[in-house]
Amino acid sequence: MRAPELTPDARIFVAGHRGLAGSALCRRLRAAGYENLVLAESSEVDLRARGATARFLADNAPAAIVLCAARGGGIAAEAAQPADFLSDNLRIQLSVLDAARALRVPRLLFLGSSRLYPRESRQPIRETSLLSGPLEPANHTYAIGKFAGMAQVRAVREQDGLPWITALPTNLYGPGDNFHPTDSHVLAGLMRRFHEAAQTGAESVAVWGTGTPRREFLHADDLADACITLLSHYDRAEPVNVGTGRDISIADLARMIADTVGYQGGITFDPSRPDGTPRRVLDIGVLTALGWAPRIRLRAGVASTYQWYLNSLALPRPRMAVRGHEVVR
Ligand SMILES: NC(=O)C1=CN([C@@H]2O[C@H](COP(=O)(O)OP(=O)(O)OC[C@H]3O[C@@H](n4cnc5c(N)ncnc54)[C@H](OP(=O)(O)O)[C@@H]3O)[C@@H](O)[C@H]2O)C=CC1
Ligand SMILES: C[C@H]1O[C@H](OP(=O)(O)OP(=O)(O)OC[C@H]2O[C@@H](n3cnc4c(=O)[nH]c(N)nc43)[C@H](O)[C@@H]2O)[C@@H](O)[C@@H](O)C1=O
Repeated sequence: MRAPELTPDARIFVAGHRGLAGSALCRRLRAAGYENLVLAESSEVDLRARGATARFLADNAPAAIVLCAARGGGIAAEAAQPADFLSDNLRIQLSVLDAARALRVPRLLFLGSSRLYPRESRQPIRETSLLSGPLEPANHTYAIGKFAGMAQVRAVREQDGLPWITALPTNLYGPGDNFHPTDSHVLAGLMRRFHEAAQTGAESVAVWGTGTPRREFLHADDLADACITLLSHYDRAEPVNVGTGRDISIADLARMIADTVGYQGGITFDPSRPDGTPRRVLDIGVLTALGWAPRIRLRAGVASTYQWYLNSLALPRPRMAVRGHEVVR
């Protein structure tokens, strides 16, 4: 099957358009000339609700869907609330994918996660490593939910012949991230903590875990470009890695963020907090063969994200754009 072409006037539903990935994708789609975006906040359409989701898709008849909507929140939140994460994400996936299937939506891109790979995968990780070993136990329920979505996309390809595809993004960061102090991913969580420590003159900042795990960090704008590349040029059943191919230790990431925000105090490590997977860096050969490559280097991306964070903090509270602050400020 050749990937069906998306015309500039195609109606593209970006599910989760206000999130880190979804907002970046909307920026990139508009920049590429796709103006006919179908958008709905969770307060307007709760995608866990089958009926409301089916009605919304029937009313809007999208030519393509990118499923960026999900409950996510980093290693601590996913380990603390496994039932909530699994239930919400299974319901979102089933509602959207079942409704899209009923309407035979011609194109769908599901965002899985690099979290699906086994804890002890050979690095860099190839797509063929999926299900080759036990998952990281710290937040494995979240991964199980993602496997269900990936399996449903593949099953629809086989049973209904629809050219639906799956991407497996690595750890993401950038404008629009969730900066909650505990329910966030590492880069945003540390950026907030180091920023606040620099503001208060704190003597030290505790980084979770040992600092030895290694992760790969992809800017959301690069992910968005990858989504457009995949929608335009990819149509196979196998999921595709989206990453940078370069990893960094959590300790070195912490030092990079501290340097960026101007924090000069001490950095300690708290081994009572989970390390999670020891190392996760993706082989991106399948995607780069399609012509995509990551363009935003980590240090530059951290600096631009911090600038966005500062600008957003300066907004008056009602228009606060920094998610995670409205809860605990
Ligand atoms: N962040 C990361 O490091 C990685 C993320 N991914 C995956 O990429 C996708 C996007 O992640 P990310 O952008 O970080 O997520 P965010 O948490 O930044 O955004 C999630 C979005 O999902 C929407 N959403 C959540 N629940 C519902 C619901 N019940 N009904 C409708 N919309 C809902 C939210 O909408 P609203 O704002 O309107 O409430 C929000 O816009 C997810 O599938 C995630 O698993 C994969 C790998 C890494
Ligand atoms: C992206 C993908 O992968 C995610 O898994 P993860 O990469 O393990 O998640 P994480 O970003 O929360 O942690 C990365 C590492 O960082 C360390 N760490 C230090 N200090 C903080 C800290 O302050 N916050 C957090 N969250 N971690 C910290 C933490 O101890 C761990 O070693 C899934 O949650 C899932 O969301 C998913 O899809």
